[in-house]
Amino acid sequence: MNKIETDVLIIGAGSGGLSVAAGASQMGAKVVLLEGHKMGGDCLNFGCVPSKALIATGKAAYGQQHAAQYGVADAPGDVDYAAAKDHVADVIAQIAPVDSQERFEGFGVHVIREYGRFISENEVQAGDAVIKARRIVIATGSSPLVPPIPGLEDVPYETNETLFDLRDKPEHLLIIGGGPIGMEMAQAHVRMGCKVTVIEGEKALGKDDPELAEVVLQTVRDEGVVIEEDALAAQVSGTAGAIKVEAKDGRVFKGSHLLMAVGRKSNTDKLDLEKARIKPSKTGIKVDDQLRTTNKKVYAIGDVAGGLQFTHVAGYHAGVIIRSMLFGLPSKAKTSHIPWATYTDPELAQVGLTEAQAKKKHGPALEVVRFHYNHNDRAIAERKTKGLIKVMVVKGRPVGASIVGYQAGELINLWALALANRMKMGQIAAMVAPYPTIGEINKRAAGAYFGPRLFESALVKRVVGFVQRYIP
Ligand SMILES: Cc1cc2nc3c(=O)[nH]c(=O)nc-3n(C[C@H](O)[C@H](O)[C@H](O)COP(=O)(O)OP(=O)(O)OC[C@H]3O[C@@H](n4cnc5c(N)ncnc54)[C@H](O)[C@@H]3O)c2cc1C
Ligand SMILES: NC(=O)c1ccc[n+]([C@@H]2O[C@H](COP(=O)([O-])OP(=O)(O)OC[C@H]3O[C@@H](n4cnc5c(N)ncnc54)[C@H](O)[C@@H]3O)[C@@H](O)[C@H]2O)c1
Repeated sequence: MNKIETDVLIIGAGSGGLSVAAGASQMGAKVVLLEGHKMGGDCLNFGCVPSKALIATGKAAYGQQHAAQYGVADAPGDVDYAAAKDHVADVIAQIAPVDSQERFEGFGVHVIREYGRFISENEVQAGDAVIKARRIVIATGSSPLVPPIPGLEDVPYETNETLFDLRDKPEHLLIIGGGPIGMEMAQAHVRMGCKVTVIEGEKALGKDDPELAEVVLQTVRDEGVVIEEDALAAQVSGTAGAIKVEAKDGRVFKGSHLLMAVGRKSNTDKLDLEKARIKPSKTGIKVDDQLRTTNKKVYAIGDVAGGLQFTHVAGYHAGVIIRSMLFGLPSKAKTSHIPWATYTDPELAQVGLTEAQAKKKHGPALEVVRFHYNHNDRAIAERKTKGLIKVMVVKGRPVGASIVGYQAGELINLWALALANRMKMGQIAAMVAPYPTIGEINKRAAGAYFGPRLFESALVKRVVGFVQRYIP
């Protein structure tokens, strides 16, 4: 038995664990990092990176097929599915060194490639090592949720952990779940020449503003994806190449392949949490607002904490706990300023309150300003005029922003900054944006807030009239 003592032990080398390891080790703490599977976790290997690479393939194919609008001949945009997967693997390989064992060992981190499990309140066993730590961080992420739908256990299906390795192009991909994974993969696959049917139990992209989500759903439908809503998958049958999904209301869908995209399950099974007096929650591990578990020397961050499940949230959590673990300073995790984006085309992005949430919270104090992409000159030049921004404003400050359209995921950054710093609409309006940029949409949204105050105000008109008449 190899006994190790350390300041910080991190379980899981994904987005959250690696951020803590990099920060803590470079600030002088002794750090041990455990990883049972692949360095980089879900985001690099089975999540953000491969999905965005595959979306890029779909975009390239779509671009060829829709080039004539720019005066360039259309082309078939035929996709070699296996070659697209080579592209995905190459993108992962290019980013992998940043998350590699070698890089972290270079920071002085002791990396152990084993799964860890608690054996006491401050000790974890990993292979033949027992690590005793002053503070422990659980950053074990999540896995695809596979619900007990009758028949599913006898049918071959893909998840985000297998899809990016599939090399034979699905003729007809059935996707159960119309959340971000389902919709991003649906559009990527229809653009790569597959037939696609999305089988969604409630409302597709149901966590976003429905008016804006509808712009995405209509576009994806126009591209050929069949999206069936209120279609809770209740029975699955068939064999490889011939799969049948039956919805609760009797609708039947047939396809060659099946992708399960119905949400996530926190990775706690291997941890023996009870040995460390750590309580689970409904969605993961129970944490307080400082991300401490019921054992105050143990933190849980990222997907396993069961809140918003995004890479940037795991990174943000890392910053929050580094402050408290290394410097003993109070540090709380908030969610009101966390943005997210779904990388369909058009993209869909959100930060803070949606219109419905803001109405509920602020009632008549809420003002909603809107600006449409078709008034933005750069969007017109690029032929990307579909979309709009809505900004929810209370007493001159934005409390939420929702954007659907070209580069919405980039545009939301400014509103994430505004919400994180409680900025006023006047500060956004004061920004000079270069012309012609898509980013001008943000400034125009702020302009839409001040427009009526300036152009429809009797007082402003009186003041201007007075100055023109009486001041030389
Ligand atoms: C298809 C898909 C697309 C996505 N796209 C985006 C996106 O575009 N943008 C975005 O922000 N987010 C996206 N996400 C979400 C993002 O991947 C996760 O939120 C993020 O990876 C969570 O980071 P984490 O550190 O909590 O967990 P992970 O990155 O999953 O890391 C957890 C690590 O812990 C290891 N582990 C588990 N148990 C143990 C144990 N007992 N001992 C040792 N090691 C263990 C695992 O092997 C894993 O490597 C996507 C997810 C999916 C599935
Ligand atoms: N762009 C991004 O940032 C991005 C992309 C992909 C994934 N992610 C992360 O991964 C998480 C998981 O994504 P997801 O799309 O798997 O989950 P999700 O929970 O967001 O969506 C799952 C969908 O499946 C539906 N569903 C559940 N059971 C069903 C059934 N039996 N039949 C039919 N439909 C059913 C739900 O109603 C829901 O709409 C996201 O919440 C997000 O945090 C982020």
